[in-house]
Amino acid sequence: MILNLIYTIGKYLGLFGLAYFIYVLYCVLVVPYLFWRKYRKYPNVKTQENFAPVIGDIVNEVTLVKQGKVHYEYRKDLGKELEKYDIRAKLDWWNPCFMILSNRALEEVIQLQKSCVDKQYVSYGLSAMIPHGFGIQKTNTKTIQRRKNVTTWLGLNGASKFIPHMVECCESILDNMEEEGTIDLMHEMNSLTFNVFVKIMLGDDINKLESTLYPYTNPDGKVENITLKEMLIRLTNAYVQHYINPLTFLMPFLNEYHLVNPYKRDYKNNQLFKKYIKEVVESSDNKDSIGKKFLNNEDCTPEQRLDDMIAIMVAGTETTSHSLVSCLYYLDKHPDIKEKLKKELEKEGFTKGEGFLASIGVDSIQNCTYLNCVIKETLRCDTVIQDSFDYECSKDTTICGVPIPKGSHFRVDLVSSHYDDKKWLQPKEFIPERFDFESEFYKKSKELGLTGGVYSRRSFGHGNRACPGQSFALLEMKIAIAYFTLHLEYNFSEEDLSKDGIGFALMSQFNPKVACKRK
Ligand code: HEM
Repeated sequence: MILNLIYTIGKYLGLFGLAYFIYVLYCVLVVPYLFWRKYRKYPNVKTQENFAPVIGDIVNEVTLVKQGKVHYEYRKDLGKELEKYDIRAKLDWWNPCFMILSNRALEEVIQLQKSCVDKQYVSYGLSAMIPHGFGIQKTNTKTIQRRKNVTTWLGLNGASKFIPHMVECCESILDNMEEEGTIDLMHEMNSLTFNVFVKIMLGDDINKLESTLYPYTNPDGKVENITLKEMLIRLTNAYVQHYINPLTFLMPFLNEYHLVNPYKRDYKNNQLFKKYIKEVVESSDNKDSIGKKFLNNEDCTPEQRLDDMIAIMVAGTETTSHSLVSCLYYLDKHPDIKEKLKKELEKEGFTKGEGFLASIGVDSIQNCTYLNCVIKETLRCDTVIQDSFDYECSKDTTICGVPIPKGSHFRVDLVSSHYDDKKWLQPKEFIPERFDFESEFYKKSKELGLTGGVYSRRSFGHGNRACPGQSFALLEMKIAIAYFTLHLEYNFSEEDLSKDGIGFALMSQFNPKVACKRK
């Protein structure tokens, strides 16, 4: 009797295992193969030359991430082929995904946003950190309202009132540094952008955050007491790593229900981080703080309120800090550009030391054409977010004549168009003058019809879900770069400067140690 029962259970378990195995094979081999075979016939669709079962493009990408080449050289090379290709049909591991390449295809997607293209909810990567945030939900009156609230409360389109905060945070980075020494620049810039945000959200309560430590479980299982700032940095990095973990795609439920590490651990850390942030905002004496506005927002549920606030911290801090490191890197790699920038700042009346804040205003910042060009060129060459969020179509459609079935998953490639040599002159070179209408380089580019165009610059995305923090981020970058150019002597190592293809986008694991001396 018992033996019979064991046999029956074993039989069903075996059958279930076999069915699951066949299902997995179907998902990882048959679906991707049919996808590849179907789309390779379209002349305007770029596919891999040979079908690479299972591994898709990921192995190549992971290898390049490890080398610090987060823009994957093949994306830059794709820039040469954009006249030919509108779309790339690729595999995220084994999941079919369309990448929107050409400007023509992007324009069509933006049109389709009115009828059938919207965000796709995905439960991995940074989205898993903020599952209720408006940024990953479909566009409707509620999400639009929540997006508007964020823009209004943070004054994202008129962020000049935060200039004093921004300057103060730059000063404190320098004050906490030794007169001369080696620093982890990525870490310092992360601190800077985090502090700017917290200062804006919580006012002077920022000081409490600096001194209080909270428990965080590291990948080795050891619990360490760290600041909330440090926690956000580690959590963002941990969630970015989910993109390149095969389990994320092979067994999504492990991630969705946080069943095994790293998902289990990251989920626990994330929940605690949110709890601590909520406690800090709630206990704040500042009744009018922007953080309180988020937490008292009547337009959404308690989870949504908290996630919207955390989402802004995630979206607005590491993006800007990585771009700052990039910019400082390019300036150090090109001393002539650094010098030209310094001269412009001095000419526009920016002074060192205590007078810096007094010398800086919206007008003086706007007058710094070259500073603006340097930042635009940084964002073109080293695009901090390489792909847009995930989108999907709710009905069968076509993009540039290519059939896109209902439910298809796609993203906009934000890098390749920056290297399109039919739109930019010498796209692989860092040349800020390409954005300066008065420069010889711009004039030459114009003669050749190579001055880019609105869709050839994609760092902040396009369409109705483009980045709402663009003006804020650009202002913050201008102030920080102006400040550090005048106040800090810094040098990346010769080895780092001579490496080709290095980038500091969000996936980057490259944390250069930089020799610094206060001026
Ligand atoms: C250099 C800095 C930044 C870059 C390069 C950047 C880039 C981007 C990109 C590419 C997207 C996705 C667009 C798409 O899917 O089509 C995005 C979305 C978003 N960004 Fe930024 N961003 C930056 C800074 C900021 C800042 C400072 C904030 C907030 C203050 C912010 C808030 C957001 C939000 C809320 C979204 C989601 C928008 C929505 O879903 O409607 N970003 N950003």
